[in-house]
Amino acid sequence: MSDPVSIGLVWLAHGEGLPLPRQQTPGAAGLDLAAALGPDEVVEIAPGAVAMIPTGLTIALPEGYEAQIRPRSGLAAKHGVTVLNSPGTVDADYRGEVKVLLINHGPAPFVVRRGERIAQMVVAPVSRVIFRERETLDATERGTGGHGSTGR
Ligand SMILES: O=c1ccn([C@H]2C[C@H](O)[C@@H](COP(=O)(O)OP(=O)(O)OP(=O)(O)O)O2)c(=O)[nH]1
Ligand SMILES: [Mg+2]
Repeated sequence: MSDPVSIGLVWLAHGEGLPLPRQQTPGAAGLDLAAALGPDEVVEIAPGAVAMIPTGLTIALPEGYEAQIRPRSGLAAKHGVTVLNSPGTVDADYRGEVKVLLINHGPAPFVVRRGERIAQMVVAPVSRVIFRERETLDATERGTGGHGSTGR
């Protein structure tokens, strides 16, 4: 297995005491993120509503990496709760708090309390990109076909 990507992390005060995010099994891609709400704080997300949930985490990704904030399938399957902007993008130069934007597509209010694992983070390499304008593009078999052009 390749060497782990080492990421600096500083807890904000309201995150202290929460478990360090980690890949729970040797093959896991995601690191679960827990809600850094106050000990007695309850966030109720009504059906159709959105809530920005703090994680108490600030991180410094190495240059050339991003972190994606993705839904947990269990929350989606059981409660219809997912990440609105999935996959959220945490830039390598971002030093603010990592936050999770949840939306409740389910029929019942969804309650979040401190420590609940609400999403997962996947760290991935990023390509540096420069667009070069030109007169024409090289020809391909597909050409301009898309949006279902290979069906039927
Ligand atoms: O789910 C998310 C998505 C983003 N961010 C943070 C990290 C990211 O680096 C920053 C900006 O995110 P993004 O580029 O998606 O938002 P924007 O609306 O384009 O804001 P900005 O103009 O600050 O880039 O917000 C989160 O904490 N959680
Ligand atoms: Mg942006």
